[in-house]
Amino acid sequence: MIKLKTTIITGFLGSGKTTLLNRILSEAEGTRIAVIVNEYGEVGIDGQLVLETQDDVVELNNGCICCTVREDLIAAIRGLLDSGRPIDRFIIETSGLADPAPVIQSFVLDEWLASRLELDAIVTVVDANHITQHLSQEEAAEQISFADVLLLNKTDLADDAHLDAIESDLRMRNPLARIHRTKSCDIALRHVMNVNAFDLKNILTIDPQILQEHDHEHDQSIGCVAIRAFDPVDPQALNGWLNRLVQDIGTDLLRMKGVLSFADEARRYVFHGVHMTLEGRPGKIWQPSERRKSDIVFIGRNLDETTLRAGFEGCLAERRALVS
Ligand SMILES: Nc1nc2c(ncn2[C@@H]2O[C@H](COP(=O)(O)OP(=O)(O)OP(=O)(O)O)[C@@H](O)[C@H]2O)c(=O)[nH]1
Repeated sequence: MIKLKTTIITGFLGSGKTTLLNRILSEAEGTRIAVIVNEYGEVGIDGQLVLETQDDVVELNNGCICCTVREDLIAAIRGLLDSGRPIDRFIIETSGLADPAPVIQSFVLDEWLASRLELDAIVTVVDANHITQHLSQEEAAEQISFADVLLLNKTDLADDAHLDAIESDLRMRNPLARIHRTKSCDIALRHVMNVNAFDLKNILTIDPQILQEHDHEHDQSIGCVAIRAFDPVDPQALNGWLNRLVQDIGTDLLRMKGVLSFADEARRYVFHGVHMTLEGRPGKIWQPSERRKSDIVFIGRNLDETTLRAGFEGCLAERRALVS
């Protein structure tokens, strides 16, 4: 049986994994790619941000792919293969807090999986602007150690001297990976697809225990708050609130993202926050058959859910109208 190649895209929160995935999907014409997106948080935002060109996108939102959803991952792959739709290869985007080791383990130890899929490469996206902060998290360091390909991304946000310093550090942490510098993950497909770079021998050199089951622990102070609303959001109120939030708790706020419904707007509004950086743009058009909704997710340390919910509620257009 021919095994389908699988690329694992990993990298810390907000480094550019979905940006890379969308680039691959838009450029890999003629290749039927099944995508599995794992997100840390119960509201699937990444699934909404993946390009619509794909038929087969499965979201795993119940936890981190390295812990609770490992069985779900295998079930998702089974489901896709059993669907009867033609599939040429797989791409798995892990959550930004995933340790890739247990996922690699599944590919080696699960007989059914190993007989059908083979790992092509682990591609790790590194945020040049924030990697120094991220490296205090064990997961970020592991993601770099296990990479076959490292994309040193967001080169527009760091100067050459800083990029050189980061690259030397990456090289020390992972002497074997190929390193490419990118802006918005602008990389030729041949560097990230069909590179045949995964080699268990290398992985065992990095972590001789990798094939043994071991509990994986996350930093318990990092949590996730996901909020959904069906009332439209007031853009000005949202803008003010997000900017205040970044000022107040920016250092603890690792990531925020949202797909929002603004009153009287034909398109969704997509926004991303990575630490103190905020960015927004129009997204896909709302279809008449769709129920408009807004999803927003915060990932960070010691988040206060009640305050975040109250803050977001204050940005809903109708509630503001009632209050004022
Ligand atoms: N300035 C700059 N921004 C970038 C670059 N690459 C990606 N971004 C932005 O960084 C933010 C996060 O990008 P994503 O692709 O969603 O990152 P991610 O790793 O999928 O995020 P999570 O899945 O939440 O961990 C978005 O606002 C992107 O537009 C880059 O090279 N330069």
